[in-house]
Amino acid sequence: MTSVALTIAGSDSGGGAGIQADLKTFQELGVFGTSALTAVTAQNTLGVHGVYPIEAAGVTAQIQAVLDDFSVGAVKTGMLFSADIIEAVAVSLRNNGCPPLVIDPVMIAKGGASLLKDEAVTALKAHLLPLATLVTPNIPEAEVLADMTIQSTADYEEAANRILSSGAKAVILKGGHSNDAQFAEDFFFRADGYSFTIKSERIATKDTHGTGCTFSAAITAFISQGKSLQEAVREAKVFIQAAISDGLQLGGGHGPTNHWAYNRLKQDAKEVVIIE
Ligand SMILES: Nc1ncnc2c1ncn2[C@@H]1O[C@H](COP(=O)(O)OP(=O)(O)O)[C@@H](O)[C@H]1O
Ligand SMILES: Cc1ncc(COP(=O)(O)OP(=O)(O)O)c(N)n1
Repeated sequence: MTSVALTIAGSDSGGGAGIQADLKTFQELGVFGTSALTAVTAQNTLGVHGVYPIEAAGVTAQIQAVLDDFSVGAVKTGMLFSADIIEAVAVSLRNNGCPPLVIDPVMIAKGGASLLKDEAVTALKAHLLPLATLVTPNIPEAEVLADMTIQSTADYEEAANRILSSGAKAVILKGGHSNDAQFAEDFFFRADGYSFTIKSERIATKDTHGTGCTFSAAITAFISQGKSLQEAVREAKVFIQAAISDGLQLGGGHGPTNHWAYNRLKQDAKEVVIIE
């Protein structure tokens, strides 16, 4: 049977992040992609030039239309922008017996543009995180959600526990922003205390636009196909490693990753190691 996934996210006109990255990732993995748009951004590899939110009722209607008609195996959220939209998403998912949910708590684009209003963080923590199967913050996002600074690996566990206290079942702190020149390490923590680190070689490139969207979309696709959370995270790490390694050299700024690299390159993907 064809697996179906739903992305609730913003549009990136440049095609490297947001709903475009999610749908390309679903497609590469053989998952039928459906979508609910939360905002339109005028964006390219150089930055975000405008943000045009969709009204909350329109977001609700899109989610309802998809969930009424499709058997959705997993849902992911990306850019949600406002407290109104977050509340609408949470109500819609709760009313429909929320499928497994991956929350990528998108806050700030690479160039510094805000993709989530400051006052919406409280709504995200109160209404959406309790529904999460997995939350996928990068380090700056984890600092906001946990309300602390993260300076050492010891801080990761404390930050993860604070995020898990919202009711989320698991969190993965993504290390794409760390200063480690050799490895890209992500730190997974489950609410029952199980944890692991997942590690790949860091690829030296400026073309990492949309890595967070692509990674969380791949996790969502694998969950929709019935993989366990640990398998989904591991295979998504192979997906993002392949996508970054085979960059397309598009645009004049931070270029997109290659969403159709995985099936060609997964056999040769640089080793992805799980350390339990
Ligand atoms: N240069 C890189 N080489 C290899 N993996 C990377 C690189 N940059 C990011 N990643 C990986 O991409 C995924 C997304 O992480 P990150 O870039 O931190 O997310 P975001 O786009 O939300 O800031 C993580 O698995 C991270 O380890
Ligand atoms: C519409 C939209 N959604 C999300 C993002 C952020 O994407 P991310 O994967 O975190 O990548 P960068 O912005 O850090 O390159 C976005 N830019 N636009």
